[in-house]
Amino acid sequence: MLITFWLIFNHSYNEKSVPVNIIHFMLQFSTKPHMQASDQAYVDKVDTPLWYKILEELGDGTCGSVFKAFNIETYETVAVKRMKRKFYFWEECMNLREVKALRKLNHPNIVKLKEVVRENNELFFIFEYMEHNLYQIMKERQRPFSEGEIQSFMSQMLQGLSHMHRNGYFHRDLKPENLLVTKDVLKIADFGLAREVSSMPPYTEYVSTRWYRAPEVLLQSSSYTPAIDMWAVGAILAELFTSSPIFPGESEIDQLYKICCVLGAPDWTSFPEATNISRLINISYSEILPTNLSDIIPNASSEAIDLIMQLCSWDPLRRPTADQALQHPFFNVGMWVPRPLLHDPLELRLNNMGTKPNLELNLWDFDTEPDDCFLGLTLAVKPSVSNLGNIFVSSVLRFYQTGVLLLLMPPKFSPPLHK
Ligand SMILES: Nc1ncnc2c1ncn2[C@@H]1O[C@H](COP(=O)(O)OP(=O)(O)OP(=O)(O)O)[C@@H](O)[C@H]1O
Repeated sequence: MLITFWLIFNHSYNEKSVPVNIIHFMLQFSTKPHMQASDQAYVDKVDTPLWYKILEELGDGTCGSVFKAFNIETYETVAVKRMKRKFYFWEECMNLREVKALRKLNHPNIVKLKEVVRENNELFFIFEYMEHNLYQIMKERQRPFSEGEIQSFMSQMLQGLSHMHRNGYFHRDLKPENLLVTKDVLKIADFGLAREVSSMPPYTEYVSTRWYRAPEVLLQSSSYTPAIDMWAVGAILAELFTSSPIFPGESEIDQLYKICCVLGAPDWTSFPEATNISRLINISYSEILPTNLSDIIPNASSEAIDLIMQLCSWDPLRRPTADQALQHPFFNVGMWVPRPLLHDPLELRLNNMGTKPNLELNLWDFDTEPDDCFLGLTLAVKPSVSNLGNIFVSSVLRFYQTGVLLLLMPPKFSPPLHK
């Protein structure tokens, strides 16, 4: 069942690379719903050695580095994700959330995992290659997306998400970098934090990149739902119009504050658990009034504004599901002549360059499950405070300047380690 597989892994991208002998398994997505490492029936033998040539680094994330590569036999271009932690047993690999989720999820708007390879205790995922991610596209564009382009991206994202939720998974880390695009086709990627809906709470606090993190996660609710993905969809929809994040919090508490500045003070009865959270005790949101979203996003139709408002509801139960969102009148808007943006999008982009939040891992964020991709990481990944000072020039963010938030933070609460 094992085959010999060659990966030319050239760290410096020169021509003197030495082939590395790799053991690999071909995943069979369509035939059986559940593949077990011990179940040999799900593992295919391939007699011809395969060769991959690594071309360039595409991204360096928390869990792994991603490289563009091509199969020198078939000339197929692929993306190879090399995981940062070591994997000493094949069973560990098969239990990874990313593998478990992607094996089940076969959909045109979800990136395809082609193979999983383990060699010298290193783990490689071979994905179909996608040319861009949405963050790069927004950063490089000279003008905002048209409403038609945004409808297309949104519709594809929601179809992928609907498939995922129907199959019992939620993503938990939706953000523009995890939405990959080739020739107007959008696919959802990075299932490292994906979670089975049926899995039992309590879930860990650490979920998703801060700017796209739902309030119930920020408020440390112990049982959240696929609605956290719908919040992220709302934040991404707003960002597609402005090319600038709508809730660019500098810390968790600032994240809540920025959400309050747009949505107004929350109805705390939606989050009874929040009243018990020590770090909210000294914060008064009562004077924060909601902002008219059309003022922040003048180039969006009223239907788009309505959909953003619904998706970014404080109360998770009020957010539409992916299927419901697909039925929203936003997708029937024809030619929409937008009001001009208050600021030049190029200016917004320049002011936001390099301000993407790092993934924020705290010691107490580590899950109890051994398959968490970040188990092997240490405190070294704790991010520095991002340079968000400049961001306030944008039309989105000027609303945050009138702070009524009392940042009388108690000393940081340090819960015990899970492990
Ligand atoms: N299939 C692919 N094709 C092209 N580029 C990809 C592909 N998969 C990932 N990338 C690029 O690599 C980057 C990092 O990938 P990924 O998000 O899977 O890694 P990660 O370690 O889980 O990252 P994160 O820290 O965001 O969780 C992506 O933002 C994307 O730009």
